[in-house]
Amino acid sequence: MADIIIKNAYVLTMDPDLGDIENGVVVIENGLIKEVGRSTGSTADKIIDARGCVVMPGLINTHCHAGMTLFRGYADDMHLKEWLEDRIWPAEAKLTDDDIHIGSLLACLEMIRSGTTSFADMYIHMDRVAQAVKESGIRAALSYGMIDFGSKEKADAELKEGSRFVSQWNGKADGRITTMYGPHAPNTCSREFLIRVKEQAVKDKIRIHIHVLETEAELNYMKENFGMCSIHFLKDIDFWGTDVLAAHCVWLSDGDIKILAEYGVNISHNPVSNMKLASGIAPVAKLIASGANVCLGTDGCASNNNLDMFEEMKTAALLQKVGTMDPTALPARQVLEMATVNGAKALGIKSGVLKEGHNADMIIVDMRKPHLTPLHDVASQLVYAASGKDVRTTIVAGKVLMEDFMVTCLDEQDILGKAVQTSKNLASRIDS
Ligand SMILES: C[C@H]1O[C@@H](n2cnc3c(N)ncnc32)[C@H](O)[C@@H]1O
Ligand SMILES: [Zn+2]
Repeated sequence: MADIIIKNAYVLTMDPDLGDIENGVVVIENGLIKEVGRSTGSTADKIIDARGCVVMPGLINTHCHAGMTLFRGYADDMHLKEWLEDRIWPAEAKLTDDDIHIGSLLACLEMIRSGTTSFADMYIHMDRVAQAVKESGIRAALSYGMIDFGSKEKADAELKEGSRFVSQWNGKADGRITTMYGPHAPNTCSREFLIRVKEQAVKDKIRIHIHVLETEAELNYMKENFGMCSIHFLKDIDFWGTDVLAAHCVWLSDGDIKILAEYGVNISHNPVSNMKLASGIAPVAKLIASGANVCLGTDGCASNNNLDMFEEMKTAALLQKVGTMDPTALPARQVLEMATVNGAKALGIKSGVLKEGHNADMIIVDMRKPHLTPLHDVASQLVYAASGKDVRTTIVAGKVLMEDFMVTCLDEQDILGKAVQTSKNLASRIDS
């Protein structure tokens, strides 16, 4: 007896062999996908009728700072350097463990509601982010964000905390939590520190999550201080590999693109954040053409200002088209791949595709809406017309976290109330 059978669905498997199944079933057992097809001989405790809906892999947000939901709308319309140094970092210095817990629960709620089933996070007070992930039922690859600013003592302390977090949480919550090392960026971490982090990560067999070439200022800084850009600098210290998730990668030359593809680096494209902070346009079409693994992320809520991966998909497509002045750039199916299959590859998880033996991480999108009618092409509809609000049901590891628009895994009203109170208390602490 299976746990769940979803029937009468348009199944967008994202598997090249299975393709789309117009009137299909998905069978879930023990947290995994047992069967995907046109019909099934199985029976289950729970049957979900997905008539008029699309069942697809849950979206994978590969670059987030979940706790920053508390800073939604707190520092808008600013230059990145002042935004980060004058507003965000001073505010983050006042965050407590409890704040991060509530902020992360709020992020989990928002992600579950908008169809994200996994996310990669880099932040602080990470034990409480992990606790929120554990409680909510979502899947996540978590890293403690490390910055040494060239100080040896700071480097020692940061790496110690990063390692402690990895050893405490990797594989926890029935494997829903994995961990990564999170050196912040090549212009906020020293060369020596980045070398140490890479060595530690290889030794521990743990992936790395880092910001790279988000801004032109970083490019100039690296050239001035090291005589080369971040991509060549990181190549020089043997940092690159399939174990690295590099967020942003906006300021790339054609030579840089070749290096990233050659080393199999995973690149998290964050179009909304890049537009809001006017960081620039990442050469996503060129990266994909070169064979690099490009996935999608929202970045934190202070630079987006939501965690809706549907909005991110549409923006990615539109930005690439206008950036290259080519409307055929980044078509809908390719964007869907970025948000599912490629994201799973970047995090090293068996999700992102509906296929036997993979994690039962999926969403049901209700297409019976005015803005989703008529339905000529499912991929096009999902990327260009749908939004996170159309997600009806969210399932992670075979557990239903939201059903028929009702969040079942967390007390939504309680979290909303606490988030409002937390942000009020925080604002008064920041001002004092
Ligand atoms: C992990 C650290 O990364 C910071 N952070 C959040 N958003 C960005 C961004 N767009 N660029 C660089 N750093 C960022 C967080 O504020 C935290 O300090
Ligand atoms: Zn970021």
